[in-house]
Amino acid sequence: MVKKEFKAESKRLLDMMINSIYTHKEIFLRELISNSSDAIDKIYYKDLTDDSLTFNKENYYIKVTADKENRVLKVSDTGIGMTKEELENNLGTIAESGSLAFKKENEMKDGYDIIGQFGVGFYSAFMVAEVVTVISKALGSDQAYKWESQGADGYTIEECEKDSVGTDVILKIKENTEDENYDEYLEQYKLKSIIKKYSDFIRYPIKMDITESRLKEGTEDEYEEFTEEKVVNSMVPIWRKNKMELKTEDYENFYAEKRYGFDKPLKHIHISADGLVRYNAILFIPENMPFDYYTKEYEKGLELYSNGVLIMNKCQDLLPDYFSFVKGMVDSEDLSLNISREMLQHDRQLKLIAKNIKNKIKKELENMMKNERESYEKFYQTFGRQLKYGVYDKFGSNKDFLKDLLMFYSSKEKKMVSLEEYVSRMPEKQKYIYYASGESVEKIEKLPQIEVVSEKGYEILYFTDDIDEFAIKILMNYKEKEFKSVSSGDLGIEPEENENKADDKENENKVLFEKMKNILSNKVKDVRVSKRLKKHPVCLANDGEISIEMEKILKSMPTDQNIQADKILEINVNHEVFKSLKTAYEQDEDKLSLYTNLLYNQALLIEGLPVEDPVEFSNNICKIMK
Ligand SMILES: Nc1ncnc2c1ncn2[C@@H]1O[C@H](COP(=O)(O)OP(=O)(O)OP(=O)(O)O)[C@@H](O)[C@H]1O
Repeated sequence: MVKKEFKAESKRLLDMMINSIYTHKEIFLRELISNSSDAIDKIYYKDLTDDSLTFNKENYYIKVTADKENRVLKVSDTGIGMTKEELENNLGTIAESGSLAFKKENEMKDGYDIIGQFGVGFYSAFMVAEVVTVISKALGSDQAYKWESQGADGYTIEECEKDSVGTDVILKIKENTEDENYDEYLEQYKLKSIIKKYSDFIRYPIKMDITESRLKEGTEDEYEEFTEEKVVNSMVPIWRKNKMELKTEDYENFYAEKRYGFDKPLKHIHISADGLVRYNAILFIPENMPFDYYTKEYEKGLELYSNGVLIMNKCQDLLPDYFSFVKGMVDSEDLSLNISREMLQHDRQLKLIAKNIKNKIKKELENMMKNERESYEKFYQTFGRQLKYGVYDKFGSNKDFLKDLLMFYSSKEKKMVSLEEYVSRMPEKQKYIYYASGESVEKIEKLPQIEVVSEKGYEILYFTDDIDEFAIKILMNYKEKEFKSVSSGDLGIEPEENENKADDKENENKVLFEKMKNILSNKVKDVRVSKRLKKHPVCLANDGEISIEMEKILKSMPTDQNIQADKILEINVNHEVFKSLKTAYEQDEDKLSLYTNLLYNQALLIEGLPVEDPVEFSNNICKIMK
């Protein structure tokens, strides 16, 4: 028998293939099974155009058999088979795809299911096998042929016996090495799991002889092993099924089977797009936060299938960061794959799919907010932070897309409300969307700063998340209404007639306030008469972009750049304490200094800021108690 050599360039290619194209050796099985599925598809296609054939689905399958003892793994199919010429052309020349040629010859429309296109997948078998033997009998031929190769060396072809039409690909599995455990490619559980992972949705049954143990009949504790031929793939992917026939339970089972999470999904989204881009997708919004969600380890992404074959476990490009909690899969026939099918070429289609998916998720969330409020609130409690982060991230470039999904706790409704809801019930006189920041709803409710806005009857949004105020600063306004902190210097509230005396009081006490400002040196930008305080003697307000709450957050970060809010000490001139302050100013400078410091530290404490010198503060309290 004459040994034929692979063509020169093929030799190099084969070497490259075996050593570098694929990152996971286990994909050889995906490639062989895909070839078998293509071979059956070809018969199916011929049957559509040739009346002499009848395609009976029962007769078409793929079988994977492992013989541990002899280290042989066999992938057999009842597909179209190969003639001697085809064996030579398709397996003797790397990068020659019989499947691509078949598609062209038969003018098969784009989108038909055949998987192969590059003419390289078959050679991935050499990653795990020392010898690859292919026994094939082509449809309409009486003679079978055996092709055999040990890799870069070349291959032989000879006549052989085979009863039925189809192909057996027989791999002599390599011996284990220090780095690689090849034995596992002969283990039932491993083979089954590789098939499930990559080829679960191949349309034809993939059979295996499965050995299990069972209780021996007539005994209570004796077990026996038995072997049964079983179909190990699911075949029809749920995403190709008609939505009308599927129940919530089916989606929940799929979610659990795919191990997207251990919880139940809060919501599923089933997309069958058939427009500019063709794809099917099943997406899930999990009920619970994945345990590693806010860690570096968490990887966003969707599973990506091409024609039912898994290409990528986590395709990150399909999800924006602000929807990184979404789980699920996408299957499309229109992707440009690279040769290893592990990566995509820079793909316009993929970008279109990603855009489409992003819009669908948003729409679903909006619907949920409107029609299933309880579910949305649950979702928002878990993942709302991510949406707010999305508003803030990338210099606010996604803020308009996300703003309608935001919710905050309302002082009036005592529950979460959307910005749309807030604005729609704003009284005509109200100019701003008011908010108050603090650690918790309870703490905010006690803030003296909220008094005047509340008394005016205006609703206040409570910001209890670190990110809230940062996000809102980027958003700037909603429906042309600006956001305003209840701590900001100018609240934009018209004073009542009898309150119009603040300016007079300011002038009256100008020298006192100037003195207090000097006592506090650089700690405050100004001391003023408060227009907002009712019951409390003092509070801090701020001027400028950085609020006191933001200062606190920035201070707690490792990259603290000592960014400070411009603080203003506001004094309630109608409070009893103010009288004492005035008397001290007139009679005793030391006392004025003592009172000023005490009031300033009180204001800090109310804001949740630490007093600057606790020892001095407690000494000062002792002084007034004496
Ligand atoms: N089981 C099989 N039955 C019939 N023909 C086969 C079988 N396996 C491989 N072939 C033929 O060999 C060719 C080369 O296979 P190979 O897996 O290398 O490439 P491909 O499937 O065409 O493309 P890709 O690299 O994208 O998988 C196929 O196009 C097909 O014509």
